Amino acid sequence: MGSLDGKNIFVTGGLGFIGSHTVLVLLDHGAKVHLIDNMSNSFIRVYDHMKKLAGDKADRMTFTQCDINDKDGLTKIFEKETFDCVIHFAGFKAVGESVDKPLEYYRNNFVGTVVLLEVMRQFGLKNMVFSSSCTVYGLPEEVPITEAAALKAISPYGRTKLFQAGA
Ligand SMILES: O=c1ccn([C@@H]2O[C@H](COP(=O)(O)OP(=O)(O)O[C@H]3O[C@H](CO)[C@H](O)[C@H](O)[C@H]3O)[C@@H](O)[C@H]2O)c(=O)[nH]1
Repeated sequence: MGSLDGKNIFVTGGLGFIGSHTVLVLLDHGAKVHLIDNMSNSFIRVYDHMKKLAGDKADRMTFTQCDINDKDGLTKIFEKETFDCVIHFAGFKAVGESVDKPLEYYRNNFVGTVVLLEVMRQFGLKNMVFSSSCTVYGLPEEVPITEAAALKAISPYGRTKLFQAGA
Protein backbone atom coordinates (compact mmCIF):
# COMPACT_ATOMS: atom_id res chain seq x y z
CA MET A 1 0.00 0.00 0.00
CA GLY A 2 1.38 3.41 -0.95
CA SER A 3 0.20 6.94 -0.29
CA LEU A 4 -0.31 7.43 -4.06
CA ASP A 5 -2.18 4.19 -4.78
CA GLY A 6 -4.72 4.77 -7.55
CA LYS A 7 -3.25 8.14 -8.58
CA ASN A 8 -2.22 8.71 -12.21
CA ILE A 9 0.51 11.31 -12.63
CA PHE A 10 1.74 12.97 -15.82
CA VAL A 11 5.42 13.95 -15.67
CA THR A 12 7.08 16.23 -18.25
CA GLY A 13 10.86 16.03 -18.67
CA GLY A 14 10.58 12.58 -17.11
CA LEU A 15 13.87 11.31 -18.56
CA GLY A 16 15.84 14.23 -17.12
CA PHE A 17 17.94 14.16 -13.97
CA ILE A 18 15.28 15.24 -11.46
CA GLY A 19 12.35 13.91 -13.50
CA SER A 20 13.66 10.34 -13.74
CA HIS A 21 14.35 10.15 -10.00
CA THR A 22 10.93 11.62 -9.24
CA VAL A 23 9.19 9.05 -11.44
CA LEU A 24 10.86 6.20 -9.54
CA VAL A 25 9.79 7.68 -6.20
CA LEU A 26 6.21 8.10 -7.46
CA LEU A 27 6.17 4.43 -8.49
CA ASP A 28 7.51 3.47 -5.04
CA HIS A 29 4.55 5.29 -3.50
CA GLY A 30 2.04 3.38 -5.61
CA ALA A 31 1.31 5.87 -8.41
CA LYS A 32 0.83 5.13 -12.07
CA VAL A 33 3.01 7.47 -14.16
CA HIS A 34 2.95 8.63 -17.77
CA LEU A 35 6.15 10.49 -18.56
CA ILE A 36 7.00 12.52 -21.61
CA ASP A 37 10.30 13.96 -22.80
CA ASN A 38 11.38 15.53 -26.08
CA MET A 39 14.85 13.97 -25.70
CA SER A 40 16.61 17.32 -26.12
CA ASN A 41 18.77 16.60 -23.07
CA SER A 42 18.22 12.88 -22.45
CA PHE A 43 18.62 9.42 -23.93
CA ILE A 44 16.27 6.47 -24.30
CA ARG A 45 18.76 4.35 -22.35
CA VAL A 46 17.67 6.34 -19.29
CA TYR A 47 14.20 4.82 -19.69
CA ASP A 48 15.68 1.32 -20.04
CA HIS A 49 17.60 1.89 -16.83
CA MET A 50 14.49 3.24 -15.07
CA LYS A 51 12.60 0.08 -16.06
CA LYS A 52 15.33 -2.07 -14.53
CA LEU A 53 15.34 -0.03 -11.31
CA ALA A 54 11.54 -0.08 -11.11
CA GLY A 55 11.40 -3.89 -11.42
CA ASP A 56 7.81 -5.14 -11.14
CA LYS A 57 6.58 -1.54 -10.69
CA ALA A 58 7.63 -0.76 -14.28
CA ASP A 59 4.23 -1.92 -15.56
CA ARG A 60 2.78 1.24 -13.96
CA MET A 61 5.09 3.45 -16.06
CA THR A 62 4.53 4.61 -19.68
CA PHE A 63 6.84 6.78 -21.77
CA THR A 64 5.93 8.84 -24.82
CA GLN A 65 8.42 10.97 -26.73
CA CYS A 66 6.56 14.27 -26.90
CA ASP A 67 7.30 17.98 -26.67
CA ILE A 68 5.35 20.28 -24.35
CA ASN A 69 4.78 22.54 -27.38
CA ASP A 70 3.07 19.69 -29.26
CA LYS A 71 -0.59 20.34 -28.45
CA ASP A 72 -1.87 17.49 -30.63
CA GLY A 73 0.58 15.04 -29.06
CA LEU A 74 -0.40 16.10 -25.54
CA THR A 75 -4.11 15.99 -26.40
CA LYS A 76 -3.82 12.41 -27.70
CA ILE A 77 -2.29 11.32 -24.37
CA PHE A 78 -4.91 13.17 -22.29
CA GLU A 79 -7.73 11.67 -24.39
CA LYS A 80 -6.59 8.16 -23.48
CA GLU A 81 -5.94 8.66 -19.75
CA THR A 82 -7.27 10.72 -16.87
CA PHE A 83 -4.58 12.30 -14.74
CA ASP A 84 -4.74 13.52 -11.14
CA CYS A 85 -1.75 15.82 -11.41
CA VAL A 86 1.00 17.11 -13.72
CA ILE A 87 4.57 17.44 -12.47
CA HIS A 88 6.34 19.76 -14.87
CA PHE A 89 10.12 19.48 -15.26
CA ALA A 90 10.53 19.89 -19.04
CA GLY A 91 12.52 22.94 -20.01
CA PHE A 92 15.83 24.20 -21.26
CA LYS A 93 17.93 25.02 -18.22
CA ALA A 94 21.29 26.57 -19.15
CA VAL A 95 21.60 30.13 -17.85
CA GLY A 96 24.46 31.11 -20.21
CA GLU A 97 22.77 29.63 -23.27
CA SER A 98 19.58 31.51 -22.39
CA VAL A 99 21.51 34.79 -22.67
CA ASP A 100 22.64 33.80 -26.19
CA LYS A 101 19.24 32.43 -27.24
CA PRO A 102 16.61 34.31 -25.21
CA LEU A 103 13.78 33.90 -27.71
CA GLU A 104 14.33 30.14 -27.92
CA TYR A 105 14.07 30.00 -24.12
CA TYR A 106 10.92 32.15 -23.97
CA ARG A 107 9.26 30.14 -26.73
CA ASN A 108 10.23 26.73 -25.47
CA ASN A 109 9.89 27.13 -21.71
CA PHE A 110 7.19 29.76 -21.40
CA VAL A 111 5.06 29.14 -24.51
CA GLY A 112 5.45 25.38 -24.01
CA THR A 113 4.07 25.71 -20.49
CA VAL A 114 1.11 27.75 -21.79
CA VAL A 115 0.38 24.95 -24.30
CA LEU A 116 0.54 22.37 -21.51
CA LEU A 117 -1.76 24.48 -19.32
CA GLU A 118 -4.22 24.88 -22.22
CA VAL A 119 -4.41 21.10 -22.62
CA MET A 120 -4.86 20.69 -18.85
CA ARG A 121 -7.68 23.25 -18.90
CA GLN A 122 -9.31 21.47 -21.84
CA PHE A 123 -9.41 18.28 -19.75
CA GLY A 124 -10.38 20.00 -16.50
CA LEU A 125 -7.12 19.26 -14.71
CA LYS A 126 -6.04 21.96 -12.26
CA ASN A 127 -3.21 20.33 -10.31
CA MET A 128 0.35 21.10 -11.32
CA VAL A 129 3.60 20.84 -9.41
CA PHE A 130 6.05 23.11 -11.18
CA SER A 131 9.84 22.77 -11.00
CA SER A 132 11.20 26.28 -10.71
CA SER A 133 14.77 27.42 -10.15
CA CYS A 134 16.79 29.53 -7.70
CA THR A 135 17.61 31.76 -10.71
CA VAL A 136 14.23 33.49 -10.10
CA TYR A 137 15.97 35.26 -7.19
CA GLY A 138 18.81 36.67 -9.33
CA LEU A 139 21.72 37.75 -7.10
CA PRO A 140 20.16 37.39 -3.63
CA GLU A 141 21.05 39.75 -0.80
CA GLU A 142 21.26 36.85 1.67
CA VAL A 143 22.07 33.17 1.55
CA PRO A 144 20.62 30.67 2.15
CA ILE A 145 17.80 31.95 -0.04
CA THR A 146 14.30 31.56 1.35
CA GLU A 147 10.99 31.82 -0.50
CA ALA A 148 10.58 35.28 1.08
CA ALA A 149 13.49 36.63 -0.98
CA ALA A 150 12.68 39.19 -3.68
CA LEU A 151 12.04 37.81 -7.17
CA LYS A 152 14.69 39.45 -9.37
CA ALA A 153 15.62 37.09 -12.19
CA ILE A 154 18.51 38.46 -14.23
CA SER A 155 18.76 35.88 -17.03
CA PRO A 156 16.24 34.91 -19.70
CA TYR A 157 16.23 31.41 -18.17
CA GLY A 158 15.33 32.78 -14.74
CA ARG A 159 12.66 35.00 -16.27
CA THR A 160 11.07 32.01 -18.06
CA LYS A 161 10.81 30.25 -14.69
CA LEU A 162 9.31 33.36 -13.11
CA PHE A 163 6.76 33.82 -15.92
CA GLN A 164 5.84 30.12 -15.86
CA ALA A 165 5.21 30.17 -12.12
CA GLY A 166 3.04 33.26 -12.62
CA ALA A 167 1.04 31.55 -15.36
O1 LIG B 1 11.31 21.54 -24.02
C1 LIG B 1 11.86 20.64 -23.40
C2 LIG B 1 13.12 20.82 -22.80
C3 LIG B 1 13.67 19.74 -22.11
N1 LIG B 1 13.00 18.57 -22.04
C4 LIG B 1 13.53 17.45 -21.27
O2 LIG B 1 13.36 17.81 -19.91
C5 LIG B 1 14.35 17.14 -19.14
C6 LIG B 1 14.94 18.15 -18.18
O3 LIG B 1 15.86 17.49 -17.40
P1 LIG B 1 17.37 17.96 -17.19
O4 LIG B 1 18.16 16.77 -16.74
O5 LIG B 1 17.82 18.73 -18.38
O6 LIG B 1 17.18 19.00 -16.03
P2 LIG B 1 17.13 18.77 -14.45
O7 LIG B 1 16.31 17.60 -14.11
O8 LIG B 1 18.50 18.88 -13.90
O9 LIG B 1 16.38 20.14 -14.13
C7 LIG B 1 15.25 20.28 -13.39
O10 LIG B 1 15.49 21.31 -12.43
C8 LIG B 1 15.81 22.54 -13.02
C9 LIG B 1 16.18 23.52 -11.95
O11 LIG B 1 16.73 24.64 -12.59
C10 LIG B 1 14.65 23.04 -13.82
O12 LIG B 1 13.52 23.29 -13.01
C11 LIG B 1 14.33 22.01 -14.89
O13 LIG B 1 13.18 22.45 -15.60
C12 LIG B 1 14.08 20.67 -14.25
O14 LIG B 1 13.89 19.69 -15.25
C13 LIG B 1 15.36 16.55 -20.12
O15 LIG B 1 15.22 15.14 -20.14
C14 LIG B 1 15.00 17.15 -21.47
O16 LIG B 1 15.25 16.26 -22.55
C15 LIG B 1 11.77 18.41 -22.61
O17 LIG B 1 11.16 17.35 -22.55
N2 LIG B 1 11.22 19.46 -23.28
